[in-house]
Amino acid sequence: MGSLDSDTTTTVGSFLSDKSAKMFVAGHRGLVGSAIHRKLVSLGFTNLLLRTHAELDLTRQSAVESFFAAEQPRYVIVAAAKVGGIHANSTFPADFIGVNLQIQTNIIDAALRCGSVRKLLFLGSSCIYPKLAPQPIPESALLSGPLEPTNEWYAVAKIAGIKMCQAYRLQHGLDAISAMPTNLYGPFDNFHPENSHVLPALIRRFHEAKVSGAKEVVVWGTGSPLREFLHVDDLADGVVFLMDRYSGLEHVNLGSGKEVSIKELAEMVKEVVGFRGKLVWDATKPDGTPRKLMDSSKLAGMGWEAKISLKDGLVNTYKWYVEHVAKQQQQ
Ligand SMILES: NC(=O)C1=CN([C@@H]2O[C@H](COP(=O)(O)OP(=O)(O)OC[C@H]3O[C@@H](n4cnc5c(N)ncnc54)[C@H](OP(=O)(O)O)[C@@H]3O)[C@@H](O)[C@H]2O)C=CC1
Ligand SMILES: C[C@H]1O[C@H](OP(=O)(O)OP(=O)(O)OC[C@H]2O[C@@H](n3cnc4c(=O)[nH]c(N)nc43)[C@H](O)[C@@H]2O)[C@@H](O)[C@@H](O)C1=O
Repeated sequence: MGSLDSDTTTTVGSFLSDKSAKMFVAGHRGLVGSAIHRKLVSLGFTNLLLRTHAELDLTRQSAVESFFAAEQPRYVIVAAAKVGGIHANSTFPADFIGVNLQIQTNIIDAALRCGSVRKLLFLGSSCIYPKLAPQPIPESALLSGPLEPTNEWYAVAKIAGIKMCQAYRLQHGLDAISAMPTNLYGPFDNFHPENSHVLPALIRRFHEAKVSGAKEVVVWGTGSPLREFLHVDDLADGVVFLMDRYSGLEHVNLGSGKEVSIKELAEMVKEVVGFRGKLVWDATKPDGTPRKLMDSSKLAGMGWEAKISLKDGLVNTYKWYVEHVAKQQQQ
């Protein structure tokens, strides 16, 4: 039986020199998967294995098994999942637990069975930690207290993913690692008015209010919760870093180390978008967990840190939204 400290180092340092190896990036059209795809292409990886949801439904076990058996990938990054903000998590609990358990279980198990996978990275989320975890939240806070009720279904699925990677490493020697990103944002985010996360939701709401000349914008909750945001290009950089540098049983936090209140975030988005009206708080909407700052010192100790400031990331994401989402909606 291994311990959480018993890191193996068999594959460390070989990923970045293996650029022609076949690599499956599951969910490559999403926020995270598309950023990882861009990063891998920019680094010169030449043999990326990509399937849209329509081409391969990852909830279908036999389809996933056949795909892995036929394609024999050497590396796997699991960025496909059912994802959404606080409202979507509370409204669709069955999807958030069921779809996520199916996708991750099918992929991790097929990765073992096909026999070709040298390394797999599973993406969890900071919501795996207890609602009232110590701040900043260390990796060791996992399973130390009750979860935040608005996303417990999703969190339980993600915790199962971490445990499955650990179990497959311990029993079968599969080099499966887990990264726990903080709240992410950037190009190719989901800008749905209700089901998205706060940052893309506010970009859209402020932009539409600016264009329509509205006097006010409604923001959910009290504005007091604190959140840590990481630009998805930083996340992709961190994922590649872990694929190359880390091989261990314990999951690794991946954050920016900087937090803002939702009120501060709303003021920043308002300024970046150029909306001149006022903010109105809808306190009937849930705040969710009060604070969620991760302790990313384990990753920092390996030599990685985030580079993109929230201000720069917001400017970049708003520009992308205007060019790719708002313009399409006008046509
Ligand atoms: N966004 C965030 O703030 C955070 C995200 N994460 C994690 O990062 C990972 C990626 O999230 P993110 O990029 O934001 O999510 P997105 O919703 O942007 O992307 C998810 C991708 O998975 C695909 N997918 C979903 N279901 C299936 C399926 N059954 N078969 C095949 N493909 C499927 C989606 O395709 P389609 O749209 O066609 O269904 C989409 O391309 C997740 O594990 C998430 O938990 C962690 C922390 C924060
Ligand atoms: C990444 C993470 O994301 C989720 O957890 P969350 O951090 O609570 O995410 P959120 O972005 O939806 O909200 C953050 C805060 O912002 C407030 N808020 C204001 N106005 C809007 C608004 O318009 N939309 C949304 N969504 N939130 C708003 C909202 O009330 C809350 O206080 C989970 O899916 C979880 O599973 C997970 O992994």
